[in-house]
Amino acid sequence: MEKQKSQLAPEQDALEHIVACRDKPFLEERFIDSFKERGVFTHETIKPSMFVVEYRGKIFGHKNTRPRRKCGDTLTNYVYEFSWKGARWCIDASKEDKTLGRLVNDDHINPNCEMKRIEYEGTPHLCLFAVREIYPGEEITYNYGDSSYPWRSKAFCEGSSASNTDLHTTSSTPTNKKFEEASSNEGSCSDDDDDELPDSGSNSGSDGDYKPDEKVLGSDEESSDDDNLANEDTEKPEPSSYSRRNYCYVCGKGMTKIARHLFIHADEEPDITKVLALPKKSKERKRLLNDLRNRGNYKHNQEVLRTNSGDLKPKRHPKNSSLNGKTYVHCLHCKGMFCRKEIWRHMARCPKKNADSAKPGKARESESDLSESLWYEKYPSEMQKMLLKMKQDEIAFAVNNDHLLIQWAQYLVGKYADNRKMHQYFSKKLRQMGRLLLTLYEKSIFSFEDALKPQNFYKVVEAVRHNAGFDEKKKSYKNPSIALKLVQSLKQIANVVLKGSDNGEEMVRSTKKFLTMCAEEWCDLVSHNAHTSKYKRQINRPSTIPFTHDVQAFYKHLETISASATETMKKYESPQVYNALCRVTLAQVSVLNKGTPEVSKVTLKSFQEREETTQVLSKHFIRINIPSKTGQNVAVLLTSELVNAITLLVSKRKSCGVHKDNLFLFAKPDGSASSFYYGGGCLKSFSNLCHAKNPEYLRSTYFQKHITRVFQILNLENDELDHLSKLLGLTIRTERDYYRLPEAAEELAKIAKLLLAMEKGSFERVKGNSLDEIEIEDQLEPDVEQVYSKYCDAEEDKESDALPQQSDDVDQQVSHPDPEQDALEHIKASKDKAFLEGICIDPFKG
Ligand SMILES: C[S@@+](CC[C@H](N)C(=O)[O-])C[C@H]1O[C@@H](n2cnc3c(N)ncnc32)[C@H](O)[C@@H]1O
Repeated sequence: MEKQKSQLAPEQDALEHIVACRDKPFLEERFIDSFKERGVFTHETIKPSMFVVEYRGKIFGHKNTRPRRKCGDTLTNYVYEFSWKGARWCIDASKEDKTLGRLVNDDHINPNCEMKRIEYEGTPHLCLFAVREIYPGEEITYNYGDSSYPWRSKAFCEGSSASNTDLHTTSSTPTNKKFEEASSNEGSCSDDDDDELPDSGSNSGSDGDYKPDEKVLGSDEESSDDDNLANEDTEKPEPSSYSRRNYCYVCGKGMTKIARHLFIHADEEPDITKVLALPKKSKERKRLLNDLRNRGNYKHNQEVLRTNSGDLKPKRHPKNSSLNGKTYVHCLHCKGMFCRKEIWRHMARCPKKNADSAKPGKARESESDLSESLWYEKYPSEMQKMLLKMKQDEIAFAVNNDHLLIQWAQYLVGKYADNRKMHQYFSKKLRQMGRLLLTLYEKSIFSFEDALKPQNFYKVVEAVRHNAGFDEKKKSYKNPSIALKLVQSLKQIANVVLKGSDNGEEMVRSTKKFLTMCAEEWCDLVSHNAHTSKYKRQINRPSTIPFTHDVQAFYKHLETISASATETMKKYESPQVYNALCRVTLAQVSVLNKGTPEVSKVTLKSFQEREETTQVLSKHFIRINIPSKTGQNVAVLLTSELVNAITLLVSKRKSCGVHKDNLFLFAKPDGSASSFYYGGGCLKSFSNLCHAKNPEYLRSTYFQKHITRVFQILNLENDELDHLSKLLGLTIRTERDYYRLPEAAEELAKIAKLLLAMEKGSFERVKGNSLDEIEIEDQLEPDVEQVYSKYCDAEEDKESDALPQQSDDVDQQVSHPDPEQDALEHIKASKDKAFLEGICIDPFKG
């Protein structure tokens, strides 16, 4: 399999590995020594320019933010920063997830790989490609960039070789403490240092009536607040609202020497006692002191925002921007306050976040983030649940911090209180508006309250155009419906302001004016072009169905990926491999079942309780019944290959990280009890890589159209078309959808076989027949042909021991009078073959 792959263009190979979230099976992680800790090694030769491995992790980027200065790639503590398309991005691979890219070490002298950016679905992915031949047993390396990494210095190398004697004695957990410590003297770029505020405070001793014992307080701690005075920022005039003091989380007092002050509370506060117990000048002590300082400042800032009085205390000096609750916001992790424009950059590398991500339970984590949020206590429980389910990223963060968006969400949730299914839709709408808010930040509008002011109307228009991909020259939109949806949401938010009792008179007046401007100008400025773009797109669309050969190419592609993921899964158990096999299997099930939405939600139980007896329907299919939205049974068909893949997945659920209480068959291995993959998303990812002419039509909705159109080529009787339309879920009488009922078995078997015939490319032979006239052998002809051609090849090579067996099989299958008829007779008679018996296979199947 990998041999074939390596013949692909390296970039294509990289893309396939990106999509399948897979590492090359010939790479492995090895422990090197207590300094480098782990590294990645190959046990096969890798040719120059071949794709080697992806540096996989969480990606953060801000498409609209230009890098302030030209800077190269850097890697610090698993966070890789780089430029792409004029903006700064970073991939955070801090999470220990068994992927190999994050474990590749640095070599700036003779690296064997180089890092390249590969674009997939509009996002850059970092991939390593070989720059020379790499031999079996060699370590994979690349140049991390131009920073002065501590391990590159001579002194460090000498130190490390001296200490290599303690090989294997240290923990294998990848901490970089030793380097951080080594680097702290060199002023290296640890996250801590980078994000730490150069605290200022000139009036030393002015607040302390207490002088702690120097033995208790490290000398660096004692002078720490003063040290910051040396920073160049202190020479610049500071905005009047900037407070030099840090605040005590115990008594709330503002102190210029907060570290010294905190020790007053040592007896009452266990956290302070804990800090005191740590060795002076230790990294841990410094880190914990910083946490305590953040905690106090956060508490103080919350109070300032709540009472609207006092000065905020941010982590960095505000330079040009004004310091207030609209322009500054707290980091979800360390609770430090940062300028909104900078927060995403900080959050990507916040050292506290790395520590948090090691804790299990994503939901709990976001719950605690929310509980710190300003409006949390006012949220109704339904609303809390909806916000908690939202992906916790910079968009969610913008949403959670905008009080009008929150009011709007509350209004929507309240209005549709009985309909929880709407929550997913609201969450999507909220995220659309969150994205708009991020664009507005770039235009110095930091809340919807400001956005709805008449003086900002044209900036809002620009932001909407930008988010909907407006092309000024062509006067057309890339996503016209986004433009139309955004205005709807803006109007709804404006109406929420008008209805709200807490919103002041001035706000109501300016919102009314904004709405009037919308009514007068929005159409000319936005909607007209959006409608035109939409219309043009519809008439220019060449076809809305995938070509049959695209369907076939797609099907083959899925088979290849599935075979490779199955092979890898049998050797390595990891969430990544599980993820790849699960997604490709779900994509295959979705193709076979023509995108039936219920497919994604099949439960483990339905699979385990599948009806083995329905195999009699057809040797090709196993049917599982799942309840539909209306409570009826929906049949989901699986081939025996799919059953094998799913059985393998089921057996690896636990070891690959699927939560034990997750009920879904296509559960994600992310430790969540309710997550699952969506078939539509999986189809989309794989379709883009199968070399189809029109991959955009390889989507579930188009599959249905494709099938109905292709079936029209057949001379189906009216009622047969009716059966078919029902099978595809297109009927107007869905309640009586007999295909969803067990009695439909006979037709279901026939139609399913037609679908399979199409996918296997043998559709031509049934063209022009009615359903009654169609006879499909249990072994479809391509199979027979395959066996036959294997037979011929083998004859030529004169080396097949299995030939007589194969040819017998062919004869048997071809000469069988009518297996289909046989099957149908058994269905009608509800009886099993006399020579079959029930044997317990495994604990799942029973
Ligand atoms: C992305 S991680 C690489 C994997 C790491 N060796 C591990 O075991 O987790 C980067 C870290 O590896 C270590 N590292 C990378 N290259 C190194 C080298 N040439 N010598 C020593 N340590 C290195 C440093 O601790 C660095 O911060």
